Amino acid sequence: MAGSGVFEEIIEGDVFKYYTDGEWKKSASGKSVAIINPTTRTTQYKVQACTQEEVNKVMESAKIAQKQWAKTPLWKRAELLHKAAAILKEHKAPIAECLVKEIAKPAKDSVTEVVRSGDLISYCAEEGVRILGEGKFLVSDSFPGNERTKYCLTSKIPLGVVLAIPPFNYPVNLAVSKIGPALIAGNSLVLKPPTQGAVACLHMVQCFNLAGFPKGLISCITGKGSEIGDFLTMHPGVNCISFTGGDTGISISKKAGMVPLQMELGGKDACIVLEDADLDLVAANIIKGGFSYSGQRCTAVKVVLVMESVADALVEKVNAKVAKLKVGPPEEDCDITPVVSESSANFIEGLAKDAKTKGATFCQEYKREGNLIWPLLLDNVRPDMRIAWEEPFGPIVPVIRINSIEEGIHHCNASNFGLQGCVFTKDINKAILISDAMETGTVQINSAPARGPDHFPFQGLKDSGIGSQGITNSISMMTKIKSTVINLPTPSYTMG
Ligand SMILES: NC(=O)C1=CN([C@@H]2O[C@H](COP(=O)(O)OP(=O)(O)OC[C@H]3O[C@@H](n4cnc5c(N)ncnc54)[C@H](OP(=O)(O)O)[C@@H]3O)[C@@H](O)[C@H]2O)C=CC1
Ligand SMILES: O=C(O)[C@H](O)COP(=O)(O)O
Repeated sequence: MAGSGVFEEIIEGDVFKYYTDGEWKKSASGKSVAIINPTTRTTQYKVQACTQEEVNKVMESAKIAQKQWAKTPLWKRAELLHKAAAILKEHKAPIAECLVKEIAKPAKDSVTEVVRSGDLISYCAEEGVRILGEGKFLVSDSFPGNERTKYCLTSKIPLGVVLAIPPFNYPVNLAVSKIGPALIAGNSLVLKPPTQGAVACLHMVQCFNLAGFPKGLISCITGKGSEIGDFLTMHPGVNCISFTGGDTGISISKKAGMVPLQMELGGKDACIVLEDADLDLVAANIIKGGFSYSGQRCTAVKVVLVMESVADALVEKVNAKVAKLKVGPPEEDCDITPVVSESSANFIEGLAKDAKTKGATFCQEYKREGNLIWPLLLDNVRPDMRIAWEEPFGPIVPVIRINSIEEGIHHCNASNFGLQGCVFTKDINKAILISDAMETGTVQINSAPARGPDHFPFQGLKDSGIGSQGITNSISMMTKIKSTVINLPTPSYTMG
């Protein structure tokens, strides 16, 4: 159960503590932030509202701890990460329980998120040992005008203190996708979890604590992003920011100082369906891609662009599958569960109403109870409707009928987002041409968009992000190149 057993020390009374200097503490603010259960719409948990003073102290400790950590042998860092991964997986049940209660993630998917996160941490340890154990050796005579008098040795060094800010929808997985790479590369890490999902994150941090990482190396500061976010992201002690979330990321990138940024932001992933596509496969992928976790995935299918000649048949197949989706509470492992907050549900409803007014075809009756919105396929959506462009982050999938491939590509590229997209066709040559033409970080051929497996590169173009994630890319992003040049008095050439 959450907050019990090995997690007992992370809570006092009914408020979860924050983590700093290897200890669980209460904030001097004396204030807490409520976490609302999306299903019951009542307070489920409370976390500390940390102060600026406490942020300052965390940054100081992180800086000191990092200096020692950078001198810890790579194999030892990897060993500790493997240990944390094992502890996390061992305690998957209470952590998954938090995900169910805080973000209404279906029970089975919640367990999957925790297990996937443990695997991600272990993979970081293994990949780090491989890529950080290697450097480069360059010689000067390959550049015009130079003799072989300079030997250059390069290696990857840590950046310092990494600030990690994940979003609510994968709070554990998107936190460890930053923590794992940062730590294996020799950085310290300050985590600011999303408010909805904070308690799952605190449990995950306790797993790192139990693994025995040095004091101050990992900290977890809780509080509302709108209250402490700016102070954290503009803090002079931060040497790198890894953020996943919505438009907040755009404003952070404007305010942050001269530090490397990794930004994984929103998306409007298009699904282009050609006339020769296997429509059963497409329908299955629209269901999985558009409705899993009630559409609250950055990689969800957020607009279907289907050739008019096959549109009726596709819509019929998707509707048949929508009818089978189980709607209800996450505890019962329903397919469609309440969306994260009332304001999110209101936003989704606004998009549906706008589409209704402008003449979209509602394939199902619009239905909402509290934060629970029934799955909805909107046919005959046109570009003047908000749903054609905006990210609902809810269980609503718009269908736009197109008359040419070019029309589909044009709609996809006219978006200010460019995260992922997908194309369905049996003609691989056409698929490649379309993939090349789509202005998105990734294109999936004959499958719905997805971030995983977690070692794949993952990046967004335009407003969808800066830089690339995925384990290898994140490790590289959280390091700098350092060179040492050996200058010889006379040229020297290695003989066999
Ligand atoms: N491209 C990708 O990889 C992914 C993108 N997303 C995107 O995330 C969005 C949904 O997630 P959501 O959590 O609502 O996103 P938000 O942008 O609202 O929040 C993300 C994180 O930022 C924090 N935050 C809020 N304000 C500030 C601030 N001023 N400074 C620093 N941090 C702040 C939040 O904390 P708090 O909760 O306390 O407000 C939270 O931890 C969608 O747009 C989705 O597409 C989601 C997953 C993956
Ligand atoms: O926020 C998201 O949507 C996740 O990063 C998606 O991960 P997945 O596509 O591998 O489920």
